[in-house]
Amino acid sequence: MSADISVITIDGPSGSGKGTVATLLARQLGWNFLDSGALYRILALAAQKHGIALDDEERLAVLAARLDVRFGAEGEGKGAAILLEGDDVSEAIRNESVGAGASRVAALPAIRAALLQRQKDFRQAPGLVADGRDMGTVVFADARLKIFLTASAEERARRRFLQLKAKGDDVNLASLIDEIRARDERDTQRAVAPLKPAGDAVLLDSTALSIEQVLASILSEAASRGLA
Ligand SMILES: Nc1ncnc2c1ncn2[C@@H]1O[C@H](COP(=O)(O)OP(=O)(O)O)[C@@H](O)[C@H]1O
Ligand SMILES: Nc1ccn([C@H]2C[C@H](O)[C@@H](COP(=O)(O)OP(=O)(O)O)O2)c(=O)n1
Repeated sequence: MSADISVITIDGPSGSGKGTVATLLARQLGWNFLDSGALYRILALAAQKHGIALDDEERLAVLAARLDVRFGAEGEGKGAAILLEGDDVSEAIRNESVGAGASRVAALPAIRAALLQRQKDFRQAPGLVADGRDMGTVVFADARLKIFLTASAEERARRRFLQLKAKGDDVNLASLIDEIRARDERDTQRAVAPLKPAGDAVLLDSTALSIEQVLASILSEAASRGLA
């Protein structure tokens, strides 16, 4: 039964390092990985492609239910390729405007409902590491270990700035801070599955920690629960 398969959830705001540490943790444990934010990002991109407005809940829900998305195998030193209707959108979904669109569609209850089972299906042996906003509160509320990863808004924007600049994007630190704050506000204030720590989550502030320190701290929590 899938409920017997252990899950570790990592929730938190944009730029706190969830995706990076969840990928490393899954690799280290040999477990599966769910990047739930990618699903909302892909939906925002698909809506753009099909000319659907980001507040048209009815049409977006149909699109979400039929979304043709596949996660390929991890490449050498790269994350898994993400295919939307057969096209590789791994890079295209990572810009800030798609992130903002994802945050808008994610606020719509019908969209969250349409994507729920797709996320639960990632729970496969030997285990799952899932990152997002509501992994520990809603989707995998029975997870064995729940981490809520934060960092100051300035540090998160600085990390995003460096990440996007390295990719060759034309970015501005001041506007990234504004965008991160706007996304925090929308993600924490929405009515359905808002970003918040689960009651039994371990809170981890990564502002002054390296990726290695964050990973070590999560591995030690996992070990104390017999998961690593
Ligand atoms: N503890 C950390 N210290 C410094 N940079 C970090 C840390 N954690 C993540 N990063 C970097 O910050 C950027 C955003 O991390 P990411 O994992 O995409 O965050 P999230 O998934 O929470 O939005 C990446 O370039 C990543 O390498
Ligand atoms: N489980 C999730 C994951 C993401 N979302 C929404 C809210 C987020 O602002 C967007 C994009 O999420 P994503 O994790 O890809 O964004 P960051 O990498 O943290 O910037 O999707 C969500 O509502 N629930």
